[in-house]
Amino acid sequence: MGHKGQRIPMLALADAAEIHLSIDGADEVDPDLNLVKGRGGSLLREKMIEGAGARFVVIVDESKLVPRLGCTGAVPVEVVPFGSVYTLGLIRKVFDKLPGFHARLRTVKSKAGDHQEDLFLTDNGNYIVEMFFDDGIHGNLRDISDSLLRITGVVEHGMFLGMATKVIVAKKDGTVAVLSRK
Ligand SMILES: O=C(CO)[C@H](O)[C@H](O)COP(=O)(O)O
Repeated sequence: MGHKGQRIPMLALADAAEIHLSIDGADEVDPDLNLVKGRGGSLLREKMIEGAGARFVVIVDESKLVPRLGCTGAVPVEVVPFGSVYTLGLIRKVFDKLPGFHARLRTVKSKAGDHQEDLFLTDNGNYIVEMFFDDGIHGNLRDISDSLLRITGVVEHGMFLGMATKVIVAKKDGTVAVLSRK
């Protein structure tokens, strides 16, 4: 099977003997090329595929470059629906001394209308907790990642740490910069 006639084979992850290169966008890129991804809700599958590849190249415009992750919007965390409000409480505890932090379950406008909201469902049938930081995430990202992943109801989070090999940045002046991980 091809992709829109471009002769790009579509394979299941298990059928790809090797993934040489993954290419994707990102919501935020910090100076160490750590990323926030998943504001579209697909962070788990993206992290599985991009983590399986030998090289991961990110293409963004310069509005995505940030001094710290979490500066421009939500940092998503995928959680299982069972006990999700309890899991939300445990996620809040990870940041409970951080002023300006808040977290909530992502909702979308209900198809039923009447200004109702439904919980957003990921492509794996899970929910998304959105974490917001007044001034981005200060502190050790690896430690924060470990604390989140130790919570049993958490499936994965949208911080992609040390995964991007290169970031290609399209600038407003029409030039392109290529950033490499140090
Ligand atoms: O991480 C992502 C989805 O999980 C996207 O790559 C990210 O949202 C970038 O989207 P856009 O290029 O449309 O701003």
